[in-house]
Amino acid sequence: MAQVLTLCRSVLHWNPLWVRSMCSLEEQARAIFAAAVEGVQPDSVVRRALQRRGDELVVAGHSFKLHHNLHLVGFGKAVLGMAAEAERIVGDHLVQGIVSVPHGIQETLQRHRKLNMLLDTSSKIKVMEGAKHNLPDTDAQRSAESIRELASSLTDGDLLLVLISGGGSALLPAPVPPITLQEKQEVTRCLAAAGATIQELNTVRRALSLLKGGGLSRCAYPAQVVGLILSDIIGDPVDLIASGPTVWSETSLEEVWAILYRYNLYATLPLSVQEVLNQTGSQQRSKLKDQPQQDNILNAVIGSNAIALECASRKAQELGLRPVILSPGVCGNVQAVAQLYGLLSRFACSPGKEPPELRDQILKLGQEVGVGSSELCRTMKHLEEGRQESLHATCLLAGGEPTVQLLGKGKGGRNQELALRVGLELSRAEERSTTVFLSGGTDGQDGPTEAAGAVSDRNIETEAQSQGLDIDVFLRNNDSFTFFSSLSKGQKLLLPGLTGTNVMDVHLMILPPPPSAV
Ligand SMILES: Nc1ncnc2c1ncn2[C@@H]1O[C@H](COP(=O)(O)OP(=O)(O)OP(=O)(O)O)[C@@H](O)[C@H]1O
Ligand SMILES: O=C(O)[C@H](O)CO
Repeated sequence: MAQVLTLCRSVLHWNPLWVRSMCSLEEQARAIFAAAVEGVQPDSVVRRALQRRGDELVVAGHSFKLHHNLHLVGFGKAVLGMAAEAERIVGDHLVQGIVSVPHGIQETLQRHRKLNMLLDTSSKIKVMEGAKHNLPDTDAQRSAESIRELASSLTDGDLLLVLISGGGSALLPAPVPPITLQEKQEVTRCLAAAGATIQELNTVRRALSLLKGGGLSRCAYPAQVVGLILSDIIGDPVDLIASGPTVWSETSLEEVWAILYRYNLYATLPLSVQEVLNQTGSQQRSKLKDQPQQDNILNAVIGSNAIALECASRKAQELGLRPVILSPGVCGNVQAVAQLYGLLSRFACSPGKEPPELRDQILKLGQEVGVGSSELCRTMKHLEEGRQESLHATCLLAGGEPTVQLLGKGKGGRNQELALRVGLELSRAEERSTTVFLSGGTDGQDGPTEAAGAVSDRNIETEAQSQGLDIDVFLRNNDSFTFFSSLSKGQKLLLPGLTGTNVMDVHLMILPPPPSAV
């Protein structure tokens, strides 16, 4: 596969049409996914965000004077690579740094030979590992305490660079006393198990933490704070990504209580949590209101799903496809998302005019999965134009984070389940399309599996049947990884390994023109 792609790349310069005929649609889909991930690698996003002009650092159009006054902290799954690149750019002015990163990440990155994501042996940045299984633990609490001490020691004229990525909430636990780590962990665990969204979860986390909800930048005051954020939440809400430690947010206690009521946690809430919410919380908030809030803070989203989709789009164009970005905000049930992609493929593959009811069905389903009518109308227009094209296939790109309702006990992930469901939609459609679909997690890990996702097309059902695999049985048991591992010896699995970044999932569908147009 790698050899085929290298060959494709080497001939790309002089004959894209020839390349298209040499690379299968599946190979193109895999290459486009790889480009999406490459575009949001921690080092490349930091390189794009930090410009160095002599002793000046420019971030998002703002300029900061460097005079050996730079301090760095970070927390999240991707911040080790971000820190390594930041140190390469501004290391000569760096005084000290601490990053809180997942347990075992250094060893894993070493094993995967991702050396550019590791710090130099002479680094001024201390790496602290913790939060096993993405849960806050005493190691992560120690890291949070060290980060708090560093931030609190800063003075006017200092500059604090804060690197933030997904997983940051668990890596920066600092419960407001008298809440203990165990109590806070339990509240978070119960909320997550009851199906609370990440927005709800982090709204509660912010109210129970000394550092979240702008707490870290308050500790650093009066130093200048610059937050560089790699987003893993739909819509890139800076106050919620890693629970917004650099984003002043006035927590609404009513909202927090409403969430706790909604998930029936009110009755079992530890006394300490009630105390913080009832008294300490409001006292703290009125005290903090007196402090200058935002003048010394700059937050910039430097990597996101939308950026990954743009990189994918450029790659698709390079490969001679017609890219169209549907949306970076696909959410909702994976079943509805699969139906939407099935309908969009039907739309693209209808020779001549599409069936009259199809547009309405697409618009209705779009609402269920977070895709607006204007995004869908724009996409359908593009697909309609694609129907007249005889040479170029269309590449539809989308991203986000759909959900799976876990009813079975199998092994799988939302990307593999989505790929399987879309394959089934294509298999069972009347139109005999040659559409290829791919879904992958940009972090390289889909649920608790070794795969990032999978690729599918309309042949999946007949192939499965010929190999004695019943797709419906696997789906009922949420067993998509076992299915794809068994199907054709795992050839349809997407196995990039740990990527070191995370901007949610990327979906892509390559739609060749309908037969009548060719
Ligand atoms: N057997 C399964 N089949 C389908 N989906 C599953 C299965 N087991 C877990 N999942 C889904 O996998 C997701 C958790 O996986 P993962 O660790 O990749 O989450 P994530 O949201 O990407 O985490 P992060 O944002 O920290 O990277 C959940 O949405 C869960 O419903
Ligand atoms: O750390 C977190 O809170 C999640 O990854 C969302 O950003």
